[in-house]
Amino acid sequence: MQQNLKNIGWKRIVIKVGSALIAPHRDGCSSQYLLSIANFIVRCRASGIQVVLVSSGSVAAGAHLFNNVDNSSMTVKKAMAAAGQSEMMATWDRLFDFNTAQVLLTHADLRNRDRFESVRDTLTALLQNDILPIVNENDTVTTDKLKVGDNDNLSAMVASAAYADALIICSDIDGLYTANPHEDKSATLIPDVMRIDPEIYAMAGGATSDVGTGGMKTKVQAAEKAVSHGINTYIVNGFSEATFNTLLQGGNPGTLFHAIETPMQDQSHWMKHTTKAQGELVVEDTFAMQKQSDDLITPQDLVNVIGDFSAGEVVLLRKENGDKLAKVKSNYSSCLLNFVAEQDNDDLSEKLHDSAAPILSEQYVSLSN
Ligand SMILES: Nc1ncnc2c1ncn2[C@@H]1O[C@H](COP(=O)(O)OP(=O)(O)O)[C@@H](O)[C@H]1O
Ligand SMILES: N[C@@H](CCC(=O)OP(=O)(O)O)C(=O)O
Repeated sequence: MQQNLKNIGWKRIVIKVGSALIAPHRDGCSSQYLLSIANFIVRCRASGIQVVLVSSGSVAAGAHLFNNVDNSSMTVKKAMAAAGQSEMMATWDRLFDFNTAQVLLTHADLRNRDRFESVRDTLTALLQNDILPIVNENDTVTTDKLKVGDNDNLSAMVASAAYADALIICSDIDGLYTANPHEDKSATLIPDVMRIDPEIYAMAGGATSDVGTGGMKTKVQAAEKAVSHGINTYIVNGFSEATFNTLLQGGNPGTLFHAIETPMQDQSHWMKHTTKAQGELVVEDTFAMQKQSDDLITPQDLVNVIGDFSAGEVVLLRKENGDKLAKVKSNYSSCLLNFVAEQDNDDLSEKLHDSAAPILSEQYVSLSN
């Protein structure tokens, strides 16, 4: 049956496929579950819907090549990822008769605005030329400081970079349940989530399989990122062909997190949901942010500087009592700001203002209500 998929209202979608679907037995890649996903992608593209694929599975795919090794070692995992990535790409390639492109990213590529926009441009150019981008984290080169860490959050960052209309997270389970059904047999599926609040997070546990990373918790985090960019987000069971038939008919086969009605502006969204604060600027509990002023804070406001960061990096502005005020780009390094915070000199404020840029750039996103 041929449907007009344009009726679904999607122009561009991101599909994220979990490791359990690619290398279910940690014994190399299997196309067993990928066929129906590939068929879905083919049908979307044939209807004029642009698709970006975020594929996990490099570690799980490469694992069988390593014997008698410590599977928990990060170095071994990075080597598995390097070996498994080419097998994973080759497996997807066999399922398509159009071109694919490998896009490997780390968080460092996304938390810098110029690089984020460069990723956006590359994805757009690939899609305009009918090439299917296949994105994964570049596990082989990441460190704790550089990585996103899970492909759920990565797929949401990619979906916002791509200005997608929908994010479809294909997992090994039907969607978000009231509790992990592997641990609580009375758990029930939640079909619709209109608002992601602490109650939703409390239901979402970690991964319980050998191959998954993050479990439902990182999927809810991803959904929160995506819906605030105006992207409807589905968590669906990728093992079942019926899932994709339902999606093609405009239905919801799992859990649908509904996009918020008034999405955040793109730059503020990026600052809140894609950047990571590289340090903290601490101000007194009585501090009130002058949002309309050129100087969000003055040297006298600064009580403490935490962490090492360079000029131009994003930091968290917070009160001594822990209340978060804003995520904001610092015009100065932590080294210089530590010096500023230690000074007991009112003149410094004026000097800094007259001779250089304010401490914080005008690029910020408020975190206070
Ligand atoms: N509330 C919940 N509802 C559904 N699954 C949950 C829940 N809490 C934890 N999980 C776990 O999350 C797993 C899916 O995440 P994960 O293993 O990371 O898969 P993937 O490889 O698809 O990312 C489920 O198999 C289940 O064990
Ligand atoms: N980047 C890793 C996947 C990380 C990840 O989030 O895995 P999963 O929970 O299966 O989506 C890999 O390719 O093995």
